[in-house]
Amino acid sequence: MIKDQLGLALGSSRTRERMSWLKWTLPVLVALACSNIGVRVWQSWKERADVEALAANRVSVLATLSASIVQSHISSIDAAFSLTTGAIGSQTVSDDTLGKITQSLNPLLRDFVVSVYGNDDRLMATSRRLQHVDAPTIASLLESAGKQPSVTHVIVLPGDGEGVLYFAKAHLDGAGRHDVTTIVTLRMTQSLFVGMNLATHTMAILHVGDQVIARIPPLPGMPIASFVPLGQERRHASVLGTYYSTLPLDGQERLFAQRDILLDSGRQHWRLDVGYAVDTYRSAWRRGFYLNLGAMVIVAALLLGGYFMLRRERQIRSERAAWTRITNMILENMPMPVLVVAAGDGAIILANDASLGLFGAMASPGQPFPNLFTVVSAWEAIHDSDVSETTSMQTRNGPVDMLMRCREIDSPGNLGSMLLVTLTDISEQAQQMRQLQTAADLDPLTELPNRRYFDNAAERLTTMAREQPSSLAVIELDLDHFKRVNDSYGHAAGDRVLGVVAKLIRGAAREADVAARIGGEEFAMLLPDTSLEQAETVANRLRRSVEGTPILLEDGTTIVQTISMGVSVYLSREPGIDAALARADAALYEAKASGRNRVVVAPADVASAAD
Ligand SMILES: Nc1nc2c(ncn2[C@@H]2O[C@H](COP(=O)(O)OP(=O)(O)OP(=O)(O)O)[C@@H](O)[C@H]2O)c(=O)[nH]1
Repeated sequence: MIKDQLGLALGSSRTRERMSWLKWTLPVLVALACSNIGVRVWQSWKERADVEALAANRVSVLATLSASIVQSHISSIDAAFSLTTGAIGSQTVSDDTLGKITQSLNPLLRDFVVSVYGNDDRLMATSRRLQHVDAPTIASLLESAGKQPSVTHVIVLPGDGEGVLYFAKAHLDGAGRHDVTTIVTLRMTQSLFVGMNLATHTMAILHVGDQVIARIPPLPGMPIASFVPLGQERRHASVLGTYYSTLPLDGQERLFAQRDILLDSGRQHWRLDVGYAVDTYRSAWRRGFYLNLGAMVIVAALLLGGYFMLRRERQIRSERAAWTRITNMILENMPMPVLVVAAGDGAIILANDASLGLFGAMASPGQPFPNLFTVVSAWEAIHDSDVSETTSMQTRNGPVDMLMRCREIDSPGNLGSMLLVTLTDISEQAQQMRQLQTAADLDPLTELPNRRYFDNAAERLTTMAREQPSSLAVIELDLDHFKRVNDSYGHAAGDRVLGVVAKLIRGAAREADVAARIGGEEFAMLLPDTSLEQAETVANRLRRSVEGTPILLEDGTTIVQTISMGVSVYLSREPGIDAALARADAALYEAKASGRNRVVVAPADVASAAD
């Protein structure tokens, strides 16, 4: 029951709804995000393969184009040999003829010289007379050509930044004997690349065997005629004839495509490797991949965070639910009524079983708590602070004295200030207290209030007279010659006389008046809102009443008792009743002295009595 009330008050069902919504949607979100991540990783990987394949295709095409350019230059050299062979056959070899041959061939191949040497190694004709001729190389070539006349002999030598290429081919006369040798000199091997258009970061290496003939860019670390630095550790790329290799020269990985260049009518071949740095085409893909990866990591982190937060919240909720169950059980089993009340409008927020048992439906949530008080306004005095008050409350069995403890508590959400109210039924104790109070304040012989009660009442009435302001009269009464009654008829008879006179005094007092026995045979009266004259009248009426009431004793004797009285009035400037009592006492003394059975009014400044 308490649980339901709490749910109503705190809106926990709404929280539950939200939680169950999250419980189902979060796994769906996780599944969606995971599949998204998977697809994106797969896409990225596939993209990488596509990028590699595209690059391999491009380098392959570039290599083919480049090879065809180099091949066309080599064809010019082949053509130079065959034209020169023709001139030799027709015996028209001269400097002029050879000059024309070189001019007619490839103007792109700069410093292209054709020379013809005789059997005695003597220069017979040349397309251009050179100042410096590398005689040892020429000698070596002529020797090789003489030994193997059927092939073209090639020597590549380093130059000043550029290499020099020598081609030599022997010519056989009609009888098949070696008569002359043609030597073609290409003084700038780099000119074999003329016409190629390579992009930045692209490299081309032309080589024969493991010897560099020409290269782009013209790297100083890779001199002509040196060892080809292409690493042996090659990794095949996706397109046939392409491979990855890292040059030890710069440590950069490149994607190469290799093509064969044919010379000597296809009897020999050179190799052309064209490649470009993988970083140039991979960086864009890598950037995209890392961006994707970063986004995926963030999404995964968010989802993980959400998952752990949800798990933590679930844990907290179950712990809270366990505590709520325990608290509810304690509250429900508490024998004393406990309620939670809104401090603002006093509406009951929740009430335990003991409260409902005691007050019924009046204590149901939503009902006004002040209605449970016997005097509704009592709530006003206590609702806004932590208090512990005794008050009367209207239960199903009528008014009951309760000890009410109020304590302000933290309210969950925006429910405003709340009070925890615990009630203890103290009707029994209150009854006992009242009885004790009555016994302590009452004179057992006359059943009039005693001196203690008189003093308390005097304090209350003087305060009231001072604050309102109003007139408060005082009468002091004393039985005349009472000692004689005791002496003549005994103490019991004296007691009886005291009882009868007390009854007459009580009869003379109004409801608001206080009449008390303040000594042995002394009485006093306090008369609120009473002037001195009115009090004198009351006193005289009482005096006559006592005098006119014969008292029958146990032995059948009848006696007449008289009383003397002193009358005064309380002055508002006085702190208490003592001065007024002293004046009444003095007046009483005067009444006794002047013959008894009379009323004497104290000579007080009556006009100032109520000031
Ligand atoms: N029977 C009885 N006598 C009491 C009680 N209290 C006081 N007395 C008596 O009251 C008498 C008071 O006597 P006094 O003070 O001499 O006064 P009085 O005889 O009344 O004389 P005046 O007051 O001068 O008229 C004493 O004899 C007390 O014993 C009481 O409770 N019962």
